[in-house]
Amino acid sequence: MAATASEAVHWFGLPTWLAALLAVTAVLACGITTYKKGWVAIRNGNLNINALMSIAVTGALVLGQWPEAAMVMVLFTVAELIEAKSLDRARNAIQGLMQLAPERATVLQDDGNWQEVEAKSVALRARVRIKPGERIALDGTIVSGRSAINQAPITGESLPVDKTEGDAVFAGTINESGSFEYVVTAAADDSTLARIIHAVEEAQGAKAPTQRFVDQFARVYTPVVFAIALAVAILPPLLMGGAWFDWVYKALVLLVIACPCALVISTPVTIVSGLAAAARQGILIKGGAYLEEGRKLAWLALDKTGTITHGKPVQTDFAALNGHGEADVRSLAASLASRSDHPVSRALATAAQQDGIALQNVDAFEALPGRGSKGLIGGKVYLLGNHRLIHEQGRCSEALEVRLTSLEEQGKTVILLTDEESVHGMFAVADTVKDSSRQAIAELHALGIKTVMLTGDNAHTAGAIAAQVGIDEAQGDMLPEDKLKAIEGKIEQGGSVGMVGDGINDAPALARADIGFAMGAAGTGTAIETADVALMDDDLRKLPRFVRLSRRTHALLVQNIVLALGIKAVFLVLTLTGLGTMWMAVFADVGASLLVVGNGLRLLRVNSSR
Ligand SMILES: Nc1ncnc2c1ncn2[C@@H]1O[C@H](COP(=O)(O)OP(=O)(O)OP(=O)(O)O)[C@@H](O)[C@H]1O
Ligand SMILES: [Zn+2]
Repeated sequence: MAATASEAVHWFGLPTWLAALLAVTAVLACGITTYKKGWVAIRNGNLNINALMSIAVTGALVLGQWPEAAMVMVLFTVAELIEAKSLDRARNAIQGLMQLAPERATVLQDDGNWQEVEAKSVALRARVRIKPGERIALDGTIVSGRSAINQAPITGESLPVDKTEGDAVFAGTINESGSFEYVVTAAADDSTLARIIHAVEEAQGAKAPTQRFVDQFARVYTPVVFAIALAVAILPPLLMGGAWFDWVYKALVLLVIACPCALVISTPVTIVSGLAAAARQGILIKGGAYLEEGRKLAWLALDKTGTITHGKPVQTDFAALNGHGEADVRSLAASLASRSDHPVSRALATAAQQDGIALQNVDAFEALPGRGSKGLIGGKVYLLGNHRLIHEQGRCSEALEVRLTSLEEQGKTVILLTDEESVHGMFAVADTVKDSSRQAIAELHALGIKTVMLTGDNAHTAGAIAAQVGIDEAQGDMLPEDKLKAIEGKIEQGGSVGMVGDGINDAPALARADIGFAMGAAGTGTAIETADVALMDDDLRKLPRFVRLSRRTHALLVQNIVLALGIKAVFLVLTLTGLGTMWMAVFADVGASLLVVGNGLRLLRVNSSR
């Protein structure tokens, strides 16, 4: 207000003292914090934006450029406000998710009544009832009823998922049609949704490489421009007899131009928007660095079981060998298998259960990673495991090898039961490929990213599954350390390498890769914490989406940097040729800031599924 008035007074030729008074009022009214910050910066020998502006405005006042001084300070303050607001807006895009979880839940009380209470006060193991159309307030496991649930707030996938007893439900998701009851498994502030938000907020706080570069650049650039401005103010009048007023004024305009506002704000706004946009699509990126890295991916390594396939194999073939009885072999194998969580073992155990096969007691059970398992049954040692295990035990034969190969070439996984004398039988299980995997691989290839499958399963099966989904390369028979070596090999070839996995046996490889992706993170809390990028469900199409988002983010970053520096360059030329005024310079600065901020926020509107 006072600044505009000062301008008007000047315009109408009213007394200068009035313009001066109004200008000083305006400068003090909005510029006091800028002056404070500027003073602290100068005292620390550090020329930041605030210091530049303080000097420029003071200079203008000293030169008697009252209205200009006032306008510069006012517009600068407005620009700062806009920047703070826009960054908040990008940050809040993720906070909005939290409001998706209702604040109240209908909980079963000790007296057998249902009562609506604060979600925050609900204890673990409490029983909650959900009506059709209601939003779920807390994480839990369904104990009765069934329904279709829209999990878009967590996974970014709005197609409803059918859930029934034993299935996990997440706070913030929407119950569509049925009603059910569930027991609470996490407190309100520890829900999957809360953890996602927390992770995104942490990621937003960490600086991405471009941001660090911009900060460094600004640190060098600002003093350099200051030195130039000083030279412009002093040298021409001293050496060439120029008018002091003109040159000092030019120098002040230069200082305003030097203000790297737009440049400094453009990067965080863009990155923060990108992170929020990803989170809304069920892709949790643990830092701007990974968002920037994604576009460089040259190779993507994928684990087979549970990543490319559904991870729920079923038993397809069985044969007793070496004269052992079928019923005996199945009972022994199922007894070992039912002790393990490995998908292959589970397939055997399930088939045995369906056929009503009795289990026997197993002692000294032991998992043999990458091989199978072992235990004592009736005082005898039995081993249940893959070809590698049988080979290492020296119990393989050529005839057996032929049978194994023929099953494996159909994409089946074979495990064998053996004791210390002979192989008792063989079992084949088959897993199915996810439709989304095939599509995801095709999209990745279209983006120029090569794919390799790394699996603990044998090479024939690996090859067969890889062919089904169109993966470029398949490597089988891998132990965890082999997966790690394979990743290192790809890294040596140059280019960025990503790894997608689910299991513990992938952890070293995931950690070594430039970007470690975890799948189905909604179900396993640790994946959210440990992965570089957590995909909230197990749809591999999130991978090409992530890459596209990363490329868009990068394009916007470059656009913004060029824009911010370009506008400055234009005004630099204008000033040096005597056409630029302080007015223009500060408008250019505010304008450029608005442009880059608007450009960065565009990411929030991106739907990169296309
Ligand atoms: N507990 C087990 N029960 C049965 N078979 C097993 C067990 N552990 C390992 N195997 C056998 O060893 C192979 C390698 O196991 P590993 O756990 O390393 O890989 P995976 O989980 O099958 O595959 P991926 O590496 O694709 O996730 C399996 O394919 C299976 O044949
Ligand atoms: Zn063999």
